[in-house]
Amino acid sequence: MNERPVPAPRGLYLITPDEPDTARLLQRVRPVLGSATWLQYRNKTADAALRRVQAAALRELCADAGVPLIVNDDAGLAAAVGAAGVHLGEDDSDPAAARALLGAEAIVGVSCYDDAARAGRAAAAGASYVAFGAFFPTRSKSVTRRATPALLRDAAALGLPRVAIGGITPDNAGALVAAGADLLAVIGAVFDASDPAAAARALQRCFAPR
Ligand SMILES: Cc1ncc(COP(=O)(O)OP(=O)(O)O)c(N)n1
Ligand SMILES: Cc1nc(C(=O)O)sc1CCOP(=O)(O)O
Ligand SMILES: [Mg+2]
Repeated sequence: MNERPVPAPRGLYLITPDEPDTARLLQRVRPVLGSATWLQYRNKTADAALRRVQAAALRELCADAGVPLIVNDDAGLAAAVGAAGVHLGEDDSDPAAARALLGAEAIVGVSCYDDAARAGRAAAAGASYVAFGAFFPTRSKSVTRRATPALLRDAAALGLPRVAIGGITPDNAGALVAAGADLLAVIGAVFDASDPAAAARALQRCFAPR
């Protein structure tokens, strides 16, 4: 037998900005994809038809780059475009139902906000990773809950990858990685940067090889 353990994902988990123009979306993602461990397609302003077109286009881009694509909110859309997985929050569908739809190998991520008990329930329901946030003020979403590095430390006991999100920049990311974040989920610090590729590289560099 020649079985090696699959390495836990680690690095930059890029999330797309709300971009109505699909060509422009691809133009913005292409130069930063090489620094991403995972890409999440998130568009809170597009209708279902546009989301279908954009998710399919990103699926192709990600396949060429060898980067898993995760669809926000919508397990059906993830299945329709052959994405690697889905990310679900408190207003989205049940992780166990998404797992049943997408299969045992799919990535099913769950938002846990500032709530360690919710992370425990997500793990029991078959989540592939747990996400905590918001760690810092963010302009990308209206948030009411503030996560702390202690949540990341304590969630190590779940044995799942831990994702940190919310206002993360190359300057504040170090404390989160030190507290055990496996993935840094980021929108603005990359896509609103004057040099998005340099910002993405700087975030990926926060993960020194272990
Ligand atoms: C990696 C990651 N973490 C958290 C979220 C937020 O999910 P949710 O609370 O469902 O909010 P919306 O993103 O749907 O506005 C996320 N998308 N990704
Ligand atoms: C989509 C999202 N979810 C959050 C949470 O706390 O659950 S914070 C957030 C926005 C992340 O964008 P940025 O990197 O620009 O701050
Ligand atoms: Mg959601």
